[in-house]
Amino acid sequence: MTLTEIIDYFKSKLNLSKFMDSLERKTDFYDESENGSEENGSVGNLESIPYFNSGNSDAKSSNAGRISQNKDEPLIKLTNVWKIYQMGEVEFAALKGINLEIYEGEFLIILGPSGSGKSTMMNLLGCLDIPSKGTVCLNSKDISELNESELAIIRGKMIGFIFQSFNLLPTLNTEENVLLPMEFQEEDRQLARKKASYLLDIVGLSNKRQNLPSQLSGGQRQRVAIARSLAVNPPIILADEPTGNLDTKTGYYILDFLDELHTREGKTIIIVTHDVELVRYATRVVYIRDGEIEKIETRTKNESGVENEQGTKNEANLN
Ligand SMILES: Nc1ncnc2c1ncn2[C@@H]1O[C@H](COP(=O)(O)OP(=O)(O)OP(=O)(O)O)[C@@H](O)[C@H]1O
Repeated sequence: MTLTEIIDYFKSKLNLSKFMDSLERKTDFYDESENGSEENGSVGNLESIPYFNSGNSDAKSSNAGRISQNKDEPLIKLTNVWKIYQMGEVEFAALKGINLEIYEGEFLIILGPSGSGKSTMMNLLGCLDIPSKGTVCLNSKDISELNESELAIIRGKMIGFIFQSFNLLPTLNTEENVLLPMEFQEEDRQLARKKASYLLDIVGLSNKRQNLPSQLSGGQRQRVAIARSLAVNPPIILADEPTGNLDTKTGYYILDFLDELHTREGKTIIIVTHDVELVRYATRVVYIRDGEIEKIETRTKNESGVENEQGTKNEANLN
C-alpha cells in the first residue's frame, strides 16, 4: 500500500459521521446488551457500568463518566508543585512551583519546548508519579496520600492514557489490547468483549481485531490506543504527543476524534505537546518553559484569537 492509499483507507474508516453514528447507536447497543444479559443471565447489573449506560444520545447531558460532585471544583489541582530529580549528588528541578487548576470538560493543551517539563507534568497529572513538593489533587484527593494500589485504581477508573509511542503490548492482538484495562478492572468478560467490539468499530478497526501491533500501521496503532483509553469510560483522557509519530493527515484525524469526544461526550481532554498547531483544538493553553508556567490562555475553539486568564483578547503567539 502506498502512503496515499493508507491515508485514504483511514479516511474511509475513521470518518466523523461514522463516529457520530456510533455515538448515537450507543443507547441501542446498551439496550441490546441489557436484553442479552437478561436472556442468558450472565451479565451483571449494567446500570453500574459506565460508558454505555447514558440512556440518552446527548451524552454530554447524561452525566456519563462524570466524577465531580461540584462542577465548580477543579478536577485536578496542582498547588506549588515541584518535581526534583536526583542524579547522584546533583539535583535537577524539572517543575518549579506549578499552580494549575483543570476543570471538567476542558480541552487543555500543555505546550512547551523539549525539556520544558511536559512529560514530568503528564506523569503527575496522570498519577503515574507524585510531586517532590506541593500537592496534586485529583477530584479533591491528594494523590500523595494514596498508596500504590489506590493510585492504580484511581488511574484505571478516571484516566485514559494515550502515549506517543502507543504503549501497546506487542504480544497481544488489537482486541486483547483493548480488553486489557477492563480485565484490570475485573469487568465481566462477555460484556468487556462487547465493549471492545463496539470501541473497535468506532475507531474503524473491526477488521483488525486479530492483528498484532506489529501488523498495524502507526495510525491504526494509535487508534487501538484510543479505543483502549476509552475502554473503562474514563472522564479524563490524557495524551502525551498523541500525533507525534503520525503523518500530518492521520494526526489530524486522531485530533478530530479527540475533539468529538470532548464536544459530544463531554470528556476532559489534556494533551501535552510541543506542537503549536494543536492549540486550535484547545479551550485553554498552558505554556510551560524551564519547568515553569509562562502564561495561560483561554481560547475559543478553532479561532486564532485567544483570551488570556484575565479575559483580555490577544492574538496567540504561535511561534
Ligand atoms: N528521571 C530523570 N532524571 C533526571 N532528569 C530528568 C529525568 N526525567 C526528566 N529529566 C529532566 O527534566 C527536564 C524535563 O524533562 P521532561 O521529559 O519532562 O521534558 P519534556 O518537556 O517532556 O521534553 P520532550 O518534549 O523532549 O519529551 C529535562 O531537562 C530532563 O532532562
